[in-house]
Amino acid sequence: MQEYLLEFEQVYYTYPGAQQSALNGLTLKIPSGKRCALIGQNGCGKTTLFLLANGLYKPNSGVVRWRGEPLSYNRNYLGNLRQKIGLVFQDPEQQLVASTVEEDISYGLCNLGLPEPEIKDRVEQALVEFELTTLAERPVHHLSLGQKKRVSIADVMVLQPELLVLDEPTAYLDIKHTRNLIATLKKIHRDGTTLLMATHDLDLVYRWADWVFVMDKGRLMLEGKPQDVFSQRTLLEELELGVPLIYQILFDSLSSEEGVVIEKVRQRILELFRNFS
Ligand SMILES: Nc1ncnc2c1ncn2[C@@H]1O[C@H](COP(=O)(O)OP(=O)(O)OP(=O)(O)O)[C@@H](O)[C@H]1O
Repeated sequence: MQEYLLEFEQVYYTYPGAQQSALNGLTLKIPSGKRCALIGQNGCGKTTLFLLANGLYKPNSGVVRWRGEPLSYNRNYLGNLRQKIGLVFQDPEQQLVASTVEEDISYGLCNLGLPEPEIKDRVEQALVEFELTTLAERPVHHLSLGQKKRVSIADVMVLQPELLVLDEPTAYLDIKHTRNLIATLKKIHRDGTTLLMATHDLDLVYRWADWVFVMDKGRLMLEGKPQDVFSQRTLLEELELGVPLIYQILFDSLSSEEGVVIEKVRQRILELFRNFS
């Protein structure tokens, strides 16, 4: 199996008319089969990275590779690529295209030209998975923001991409639907999909991700397992990102004067917390 699904190598991108680069020599590789989280301050380039990931934008310089091959930017290639890389936008309004929920979820499947019974099955499954069955015939513009968000995620998941990229997927969701979404993401990950999620929720990152990327000013600053990334507290404070609450509690309330024993207790609590949630 290819070690990396998607790779950015020395990628620069500046929006037309902008003074500064949004991506500034970004080198970042998404390992196949992982649940990756992308964190960084507002404006550090996360959404821009996503728009380059499925070829909506083209780098000014540098290269983006899918399964080791540089992206092409012709219509056929991009159409194909966008079936493999599913992108869920931060703002659901950008994503919804059809009049009813059911039609919206079937839209991408119809475009793929799949047989009618398969479309029906997949749509029904998605309606159940995202608790949208009772809303199936509702016009999308009559939905709440959280409901629209769930439809926009269902729209992409129904296409069964190899890499699912989610920009702030829990924004607008209440606790119940956030939990349901995380359970669904765990399930589709178990079924073989690689995930990349941008989020500002560091507690979620600690519990959910198995690989973390930290971006700042259009570049990758740090990457690794959540335990290793969040133990770099000084750097994360310098970047004004902070650390998950469990780290704050353990490191601020337990002094390390007792040395080895306290450190062992900390590590055990961190491990339990991650496995528990
Ligand atoms: N259409 C645009 N035209 C000009 N500049 C843009 C445009 N979109 C984004 N930018 C700029 O590019 C930089 C990166 O923005 P981007 O949206 O990628 O950040 P982000 O990390 O996703 O932020 P957030 O966490 O707020 O969603 C920012 O400085 C932003 O102001």
